[in-house]
Amino acid sequence: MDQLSFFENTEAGKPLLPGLIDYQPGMFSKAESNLVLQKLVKETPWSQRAVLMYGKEVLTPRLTAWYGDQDTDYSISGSSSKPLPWTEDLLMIRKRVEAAAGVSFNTVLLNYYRDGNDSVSWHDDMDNIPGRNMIVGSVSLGQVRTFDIRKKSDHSIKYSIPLENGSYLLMKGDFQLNWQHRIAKSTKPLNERVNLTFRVSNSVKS
Ligand SMILES: O=C(O)CCC(=O)C(=O)O
Ligand SMILES: [Fe+2]
Repeated sequence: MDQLSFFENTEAGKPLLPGLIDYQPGMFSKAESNLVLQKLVKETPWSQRAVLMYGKEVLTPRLTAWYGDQDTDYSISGSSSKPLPWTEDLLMIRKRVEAAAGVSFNTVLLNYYRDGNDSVSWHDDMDNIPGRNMIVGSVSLGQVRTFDIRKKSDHSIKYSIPLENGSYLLMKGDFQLNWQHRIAKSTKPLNERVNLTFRVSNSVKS
């Protein structure tokens, strides 16, 4: 396994943000990653969400799908939706992410970046449990995209991690409280990528 790539972007050999981020390339082999990527792209009921920005409705520049236990509920910008039921592939990925993270996840958000025009702008993942230490396990398949992070209190403090095909990234501790992240657009022609973020969501009693 090539751990070097994680450190190349950071100051001489120091792990980036210890206690806040773990990164592990090659959690999934190239063959496995490519196969699952193709299946997810083809079989997922992708949708393009509309969000309000400065009072105007705009489409998010990527496709998404939300899966999870049937008693969970995910709210985005005030509107909540029921997750799709787990698939065999997603359960297989979840098992490996849970073993590495040491926690159980009940939901996963899939993001499909079709090319370099697709992106997610600066945000944190505290959308459903504000103020709590959130733990988010992220798996990347396909095209390497750059995961930028910046400190909320000082935007000049920032780092970039290239998220490789088959890699695993864990965001933990106070990361969501104090840092933002994004996947920026690229002017270079890029291939497709699917990212899966496993989360612990509130259970709802219906
Ligand atoms: O695509 C990624 O690596 C990040 C996705 C993300 O930040 C999110 O879904 O909240
Ligand atoms: Fe995020």
